[in-house]
Amino acid sequence: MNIDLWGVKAFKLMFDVIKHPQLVDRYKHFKKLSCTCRLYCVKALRSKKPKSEIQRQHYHFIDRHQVKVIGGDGGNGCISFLRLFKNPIAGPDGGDGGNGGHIIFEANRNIKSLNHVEAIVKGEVGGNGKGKDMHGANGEHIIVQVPMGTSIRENSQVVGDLDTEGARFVAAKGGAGGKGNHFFLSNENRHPNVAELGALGEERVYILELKIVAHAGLVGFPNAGKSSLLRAISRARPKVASYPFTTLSPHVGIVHYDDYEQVAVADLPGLISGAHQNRGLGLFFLRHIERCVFLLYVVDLSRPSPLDQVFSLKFELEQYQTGLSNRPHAIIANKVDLPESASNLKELEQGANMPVFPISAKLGTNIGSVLRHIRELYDQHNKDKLQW
Ligand SMILES: Nc1nc2c(ncn2[C@@H]2O[C@H](COP(=O)(O)OP(=O)(O)OP(=O)(O)O)[C@@H](O)[C@H]2O)c(=O)[nH]1
Ligand SMILES: [Mg+2]
Repeated sequence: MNIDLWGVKAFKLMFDVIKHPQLVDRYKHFKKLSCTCRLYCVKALRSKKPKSEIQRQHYHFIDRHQVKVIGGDGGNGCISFLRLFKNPIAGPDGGDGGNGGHIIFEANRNIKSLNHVEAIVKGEVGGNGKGKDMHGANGEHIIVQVPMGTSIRENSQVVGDLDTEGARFVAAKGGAGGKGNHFFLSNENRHPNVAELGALGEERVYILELKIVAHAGLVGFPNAGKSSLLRAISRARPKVASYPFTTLSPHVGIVHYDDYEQVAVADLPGLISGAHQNRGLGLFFLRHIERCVFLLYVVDLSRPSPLDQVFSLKFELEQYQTGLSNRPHAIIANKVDLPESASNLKELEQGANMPVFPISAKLGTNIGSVLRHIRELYDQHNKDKLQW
């Protein structure tokens, strides 16, 4: 056999082996495979790197949602008369209809968004009554799981606030089942030829608004390093990138302390001057701050006049809700590792009338002091709660 033929055979063999790795054993006696072929085979047979098993959820974060809820209709009552052997008029025996199911919203801390809530939720109808006094089955209640911190508005009035785990709100009641003709049996009327129709279920329209429940809120301009800070102090992994508006939805991270105390910190999308006039992402996400007990203003020290950044942030918060900026707060002066930060830090410390913590979220510099301060604010909040 000449060299060319060997070459052709060797390549054929190589493709066979790549396609069917189990054939390797069969061909292992085949000594004349060229070196390159053998190498190639070895490479192809190497097991692939296993894919990451992290289940990444890709969904749109929805924190405001209009939902129409319709309770289940009640079942109809039945008109029926019992006929027995030697007793053909044994009396009325029409059963009652079953009740329609309610629609209930329930707070669940494992749910983070309202994206799964349908626009129209209909309750289960009750079963109709039947002869022989058989009552219809009640419709099952439908429980819609919503994130903890969902507030429920109807005609711009807040009618419910699900801010604790497992809290429930009956959004629409199911209709009552109609009575069967047995119910109407009386001494005056021994032959009631009447039964009720089931009542219709309630129909309502609500607006669900999610307001994140966290102790601390990170407020700052885009790119200030809010997400980097949350990554540094907790196990939350919000996306960090060098372009503005990386974070488009709030993330909550939990800071664990040695005494098993846990403090929730929320990373919010970047705010810009004029947000109250709907610039940037507007003010819609600031509703998530409403429930934060204390605020941490994250400023970028590498940018000029960091004090102005703080004033602008406070101004925007005030525009959203008067008094919001008066909550306990501190300034986190980030990016202290950059050379231009030194002079800006001095200016900030001289001008600010609140605690300033110079840190580098990227390198982890001085993160301990921030954690201690968060804990102080948290303990103070608990003390105030007890006094109430
Ligand atoms: N040198 C330096 N860079 C930092 C530091 N903290 C964050 N950065 C960088 O700044 C950029 C923005 O960081 P992010 O954490 O995404 O900022 P953000 O405030 O969450 O930004 P938005 O989500 O857009 O509001 C990234 O390129 C980070 O690597 C720091 O302490 N030092
Ligand atoms: Mg971010």
